[in-house]
This record gives sequence, structure tokens and C-alpha cells, in this order.
Amino acid sequence: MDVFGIRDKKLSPYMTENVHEELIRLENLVKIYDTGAIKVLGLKKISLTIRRGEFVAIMGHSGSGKSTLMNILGCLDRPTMGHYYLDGIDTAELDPNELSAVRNLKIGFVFQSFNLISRTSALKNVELPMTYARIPKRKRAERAMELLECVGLGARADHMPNEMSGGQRQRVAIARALANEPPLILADEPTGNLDTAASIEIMEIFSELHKAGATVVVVTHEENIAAFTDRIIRFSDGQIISDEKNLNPTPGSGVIHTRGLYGRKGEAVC
Ligand SMILES: Nc1ncnc2c1ncn2[C@@H]1O[C@H](COP(=O)(O)OP(=O)(O)OP(=O)(O)O)[C@@H](O)[C@H]1O
Repeated sequence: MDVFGIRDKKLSPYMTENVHEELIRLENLVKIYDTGAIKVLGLKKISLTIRRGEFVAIMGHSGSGKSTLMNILGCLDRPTMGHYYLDGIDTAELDPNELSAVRNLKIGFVFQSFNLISRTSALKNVELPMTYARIPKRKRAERAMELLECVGLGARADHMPNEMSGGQRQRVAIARALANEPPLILADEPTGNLDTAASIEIMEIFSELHKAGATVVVVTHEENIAAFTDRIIRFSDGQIISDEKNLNPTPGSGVIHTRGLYGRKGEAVC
């Protein structure tokens, strides 16, 4: 199987072939944690489809299975049973190298704790995924600068993470997540370490990215954060207990300049 050229090591970040309407398809997904003495069911036969361009919140109490799901969606862990198709690819068929290549090209991660590299400038942090994708140095720097400008941090490109506020760090992390134009943005409690104003700012960026065509999946505990999304999926005890459209999402401010930020190849609507 040729996973969109990964076997050929053609790791172009701007690949848009294999565009599948269903970006995520989970079929009877089961995750069992085998701790030796006992087996814990993390996910119980989850079936779910997320279409390209959706903006989705995953909610649920502690222990409901959100992190387990995010780890599988992010190709960081494998299901015990069932299938996870990402952009039409059955991730179960990939070897570890292919899986990490898929991760780098198809998924942009945003974490609660930002996960920026300290003592490394904002610009270099954003460049990093492009280094793994073998983008030439000049192009990397250009694109990283463009992304930082889009999230309003052009003037901070040389700053280190510890010279920035939490909200600014998370904006750098979002710029980094977008570096390879991944079709999927996975954000795990992205506002968990932020105050209300910064949280709103971050959700407005996601909202604008969604309008620009990105598929964004956000795990959150907070109703006002989930309110920005178009679809809220609630988990309890490893199962989906509700999956509802949010007909009146909190709007983005529109001040974030996403034109050219995402989907320059026409995959997304800018
Ligand atoms: N590594 C592990 N080993 C054993 N059991 C685990 C492991 N990780 C998760 N679990 C169990 O799987 C279930 C789902 O846990 P998960 O971490 O996915 O929940 P969560 O909704 O993300 O919780 P939180 O909001 O607290 O992060 C829980 O019963 C948990 O105890």
C-alpha cells in the first residue's frame, strides 16, 4: 500500500490528493487497557464519523474516555478492536514509521500545556514540523513567519516561550499545528491553562480556522468553550451518550486574519 507517497518518502506538506469527505471514521472502536490484574474498558464500541470541515467538541466527565479517544484519533495509540480510518486510510494497516508520517502530515496538535520547546524562538517552534516534513529552510522560515503574523504574533517571532503570556504561547502552538496544513486539528483542553479572555481569543482562532475550511476537534470540560463549535459529542463511561448539532455557535470575532493561513491549495474555503 502506498500511503499517499509516504513509502516513496515524498513528504510534501501540500498534498491534497485522497481528499475524503469523511475525514474521520470510527467503526466499533474498542480500547481495553490491560493492567495485568484487571482489564479496563476505555472505549466501548464507538462508531463515529466526522466530515471534512466540521468543528466538533468532545465533552465528558473525568474518566469518560476523552483522552483515550484523542490518543487514538491522534495516532498516538491504537484501538484494541475496530477500525479508525483517517482520510480514508485504515490506520491499523500502518507500521510505526508510516503512522508517525501520517501524524505529521495529517494532524496538527494543540495541547493544554502548549508543549512548546523552551529556549527556542516562536519562529523556530513553528518551523519544527516543517523540518520533519523536509521543507527547504527558506520556505520553512517564510511560512512560519506568515503563520505567526496570521495569529497576530509577527512582532514576537524572536521571543522565547517564557517571554510570552499563556494566550500568546497557545497562539504559537496553533501556528505550529498549522505548519504542514494538516486537514485535522486536534486540540486537547486547549484553554485549560488560560484565563477567560485568552480562552475566548483561542476559540475565536479555531472558529476562524473552521470557517476557512479546517476540521477542528476540541476536547473540553467547559460548556462555554464547546459553545463555539457546531457539534457537541458527549461521552460517559467509554460510550457516546449524545451527539448534537449546535445550531447557534458563538461566533468568532472575525479579527483573526486567516486568509492564506489554511488550505491555500483550495482544499479549504478562504
Ligand atoms: N493507561 C491506562 N491504564 C489503565 N486504565 C486507563 C489508562 N488510561 C485510561 N484508563 C482508564 O480508561 C478510562 C477512560 O480514561 P480517559 O483518560 O480516556 O478519560 P478522560 O475522559 O480523558 O478523563 P480526564 O478528563 O480525567 O482526562 C478510565 O476508566 C481510565 O481509568
